[in-house]
Parts: sequence; C-alpha cells; structure tokens
Amino acid sequence: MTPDLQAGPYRLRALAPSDADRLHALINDWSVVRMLSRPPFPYPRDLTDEWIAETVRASTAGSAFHFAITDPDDRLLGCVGLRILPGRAASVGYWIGRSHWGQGIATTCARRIASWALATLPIDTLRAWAAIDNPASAAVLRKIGFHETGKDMQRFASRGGEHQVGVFEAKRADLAPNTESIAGSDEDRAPVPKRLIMVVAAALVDARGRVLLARRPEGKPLAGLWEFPGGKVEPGEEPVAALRRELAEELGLDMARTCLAPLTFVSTPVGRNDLLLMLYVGRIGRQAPVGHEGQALLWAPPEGLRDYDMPEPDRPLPPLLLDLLGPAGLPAETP
Ligand SMILES: Nc1nc2c([nH]c(=O)n2[C@@H]2O[C@H](COP(=O)(O)OP(=O)(O)OP(=O)(O)O)[C@@H](O)[C@H]2O)c(=O)[nH]1
Repeated sequence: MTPDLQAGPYRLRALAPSDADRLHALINDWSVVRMLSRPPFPYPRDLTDEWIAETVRASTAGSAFHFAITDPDDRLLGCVGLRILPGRAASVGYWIGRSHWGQGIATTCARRIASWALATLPIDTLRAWAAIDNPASAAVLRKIGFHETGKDMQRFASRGGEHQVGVFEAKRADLAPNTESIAGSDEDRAPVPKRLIMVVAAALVDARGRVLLARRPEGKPLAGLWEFPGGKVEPGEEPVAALRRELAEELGLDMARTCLAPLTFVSTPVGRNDLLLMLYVGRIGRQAPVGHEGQALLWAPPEGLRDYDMPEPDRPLPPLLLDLLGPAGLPAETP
C-alpha cells in the first residue's frame, strides 16, 4: 500500500477520488503533459478518475506506488511515483503543476520516494527517463544522485510519435554517499587517528536450515541493505555478550543459554576507520524473532543469501555459510 511520507514541507500520500478536479486542472496543461510519455493532450476529465482508480489497484498489487504531492493545507501540487520493473529495479517519474515550478519540489519529493523505495521495496536500482528537451528534469535527477547511462527513444502520447530521452540510473550508494556511520566524517580528517570499530553479528539458523537476514531500516546508514543481525561492541564489552545484547534489543531473542559459535571474521577499511566484523553462528530453537526497530526480517536458504544486497564487508560471508550449512533447498520466507 502507498504510505504517507513527509518530504520537507510537503506531504506525499495516496491519490484519492477527491483529488480528481484539481489533478485534472494541473495536468491538462501542455507545458506539463508534453514532458510526460503516457498522458495524452488534451487530457480528458474522465481519464483522471480512471487514473486515480488505477493507482489504487497498482499499489494494492504492489506493482506501482503513485503519490499525490500536497502542501501543508493538503493542496495538490503534482505527483511522484514509482513502477516496479523486472530485475530488482523500479522507474521513478514525477510532474509538478506549472505554477509551482522553480521551488525544488520535484527534487525534494523524488529524493524522498527514492530513499523510501530503496529501504523498503524489493529493489536495488532506480531508473528514470527525461526528454532531452527537458533539462530541468535531468537536473532534478542529477541532484538526487542519478547519472545518465545513455539515450533511448520513447513514445509520447501528447506529442505523438517517438522522441529522444536521456536514460538515468541510480543505485543505493549513488543516492546516499558517505552515510556509513562507521566511516568517519571529513571533520575527523585532521590529526584524529583511525579507529577500529568492532561489530558482532550472527548467522541465526532455523530448524529448516535457513539463515535470518535483517534489513537496515530507512533513516539508518545503508538503509535497505540486508545484514546479519548484530551491532557494535561497546567499550569494555565481551564480543559474545555484545551479540546477546544486540539480539535481545533488536529481535527480542533470549540467547543466554544458546551456543553462539564463532564462525569467521572480516577485517576491512571502511572510510577512514577499520571494521572488524565477527560473525557467529547459532540456532534459535523455537523462538520467533521480531524486528523491534522496524526492520524487515526474512529467512533465506544458504544458497540464496547472495541474492540480497548486503554491506560490502559481508560479501565473503554467503559462500562460507553455504559451505558450512549446505543448501536448504527452500524458498526465502518472512518470519
Ligand atoms: N549488524 C551488522 N552490521 C554490519 C554487517 N556488515 C557490516 O558491514 N556491518 C556494519 O557494522 C556496523 C554496525 O553498526 P550498527 O549501526 O548496526 O550498530 P548498532 O546496532 O550498535 O547501532 P547504533 O550505532 O545505531 O547504536 C554498521 O556500520 C554496519 O553497516 C552485518 O552483517 N551485520
């Protein structure tokens, strides 16, 4: 379902039938529609109702999420949306009513849904298209972190025929550079020595041989990546005690009497610091993990772990786990 999101002063919410008159007045404008590939011009009033009903159906099916962009008085200013594409990708599109151009609304709102989508939906790549005579839209995409990958031709219902568009793409790291909490910031650069950040994490295995992954929630650095539950070791803390604490805090698991066996470690530079990631392996028995920090959870078979976008330091871990546990031959499942 389409959620309610705040984007700076703007609210993004699902379109409702009551938006139809205002939406029609804003979009039935040649200067807006000529930059969009799907809508015709003139834009029939009836099509507005059909389009709103279609956005509700698509969001229920999880195939597309279209948002009304509204001001604090709930006045419609434009729309922003995404459509799920094959290959863990989605396309982003937006338009703003002409009288609201030049205020950065498209940038603020497209950036917001890009960050929501990459943290929440089953995608790792965003794509967008901008007509080559629409430099303002290309500038919005570049400001957010998209880069142009080439040119293509696209049918434009409003103009008739095919027209050239720039093709843009962004991955998680393009949209949120330098958000790694352990990397250190530029202000640290001067004489501060680099730090060793110790992180403990667990490959928790269920009775069917699957491994628990947690998705870093929106708002945290590296949001949307899948990782082994765990966290930083606090000063003076024993690593395995830190792991038991993290698993209790994050997942509500009591691991006091459960064996957490050290499996391997990864030592790697991250930004200006060094990360030591210690991976343990353990079984959770009959306990059911719950994402106490709003993080999505899933059980993945060892042979399926590599399908998930993980933090860079985790890359060597899925093959090691597959070697240790063997394939479960089961589909991934949410707990
Ligand atoms: N839990 C966990 N962290 C990992 C993994 N791989 C990896 O690079 N990390 C990194 O290790 C760090 C763990 O920090 P965190 O922010 O989750 O730690 P925390 O739970 O103590 O959170 P806090 O700093 O918000 O209190 C993050 O920078 C994370 O990106 C992994 O598989 N599991």
